[in-house]
Amino acid sequence: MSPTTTVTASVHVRGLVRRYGTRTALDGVDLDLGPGVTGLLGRNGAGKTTLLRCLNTDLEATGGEVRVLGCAPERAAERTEIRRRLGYLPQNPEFYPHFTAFGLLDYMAVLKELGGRRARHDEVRRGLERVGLLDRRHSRIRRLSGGMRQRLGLAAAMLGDPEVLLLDEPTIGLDPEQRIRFRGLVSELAVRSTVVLSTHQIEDVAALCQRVVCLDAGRVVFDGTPGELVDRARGHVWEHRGHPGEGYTAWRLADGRYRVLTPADGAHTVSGPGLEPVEPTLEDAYLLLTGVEQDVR
Ligand SMILES: Nc1ncnc2c1ncn2[C@@H]1O[C@H](COP(=O)(O)OP(=O)(O)OP(=O)(O)O)[C@@H](O)[C@H]1O
Repeated sequence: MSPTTTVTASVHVRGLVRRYGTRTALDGVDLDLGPGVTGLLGRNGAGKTTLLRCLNTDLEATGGEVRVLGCAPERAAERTEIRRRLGYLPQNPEFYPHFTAFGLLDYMAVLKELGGRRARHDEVRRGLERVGLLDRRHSRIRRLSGGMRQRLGLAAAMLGDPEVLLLDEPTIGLDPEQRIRFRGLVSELAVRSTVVLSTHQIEDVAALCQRVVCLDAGRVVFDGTPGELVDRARGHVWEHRGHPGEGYTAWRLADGRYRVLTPADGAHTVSGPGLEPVEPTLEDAYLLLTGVEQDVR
């Protein structure tokens, strides 16, 4: 089967609109992604999951164009091709509780048509090893902890080293050791594959992503490197001995001082002794971008 559209990016999206009834979840998204890790950020309801589900062929676009690995999800044969070559970890994955860890991955490997029995079993064992679950391969899923189930979901999404890997909140429930292991696995895969990581864990984005895409109300409001996002926040982040007053995004730090964000709209000034400009973090920059203005004390 040959792809019908000539596009070089693994993920190519133009003017993507997705509505649920009268609610518009995606409102004209343009995106071109290639190998590497892209962090997808945005508040609750910004449209991140909807975007991933339009890419994984689960949801049809209401308007616009989606191409994954050059294939069009609206054409049945190409849709199947995308599904074979793409890995997806949903938010809160649900598994059949009576399956064993090995049985589940093997079942998913069958659906992905990953080779003959022996090659498939080797791949399943490799998957379990990757996420530190090889010694639990015979455990029923209902007996695994929440974090272990999440790791099993990751192993399932990464089966066969997919060319496009979509991860929706992948590090929820992982302990620090597993989170580091996860970052290593994803970076390794991203040398050749296109990975999209939707998350609220800004530290994962800072540690892993070469690129950040920020959605707000279904639109892309930032697309660049984490460094470029941080640069935007320079001169807008402070520490102050007291709370600066109503209308600022400010929160109390462990030492009793306040971290204060002043949006670039010129309407906010911070004054008084004890005020210090500080280096912005990616989290500061993200909060400034999404325009949070409520008191978060
Ligand atoms: N099945 C659905 N039916 C109706 N509206 C939906 C449905 N799924 C999502 N929405 C709406 O679409 C918008 C985008 O939701 P989406 O789940 O894509 O956001 P998100 O950025 O992934 O949020 P979160 O960070 O909370 O997971 C929201 O307004 C949501 O209420």
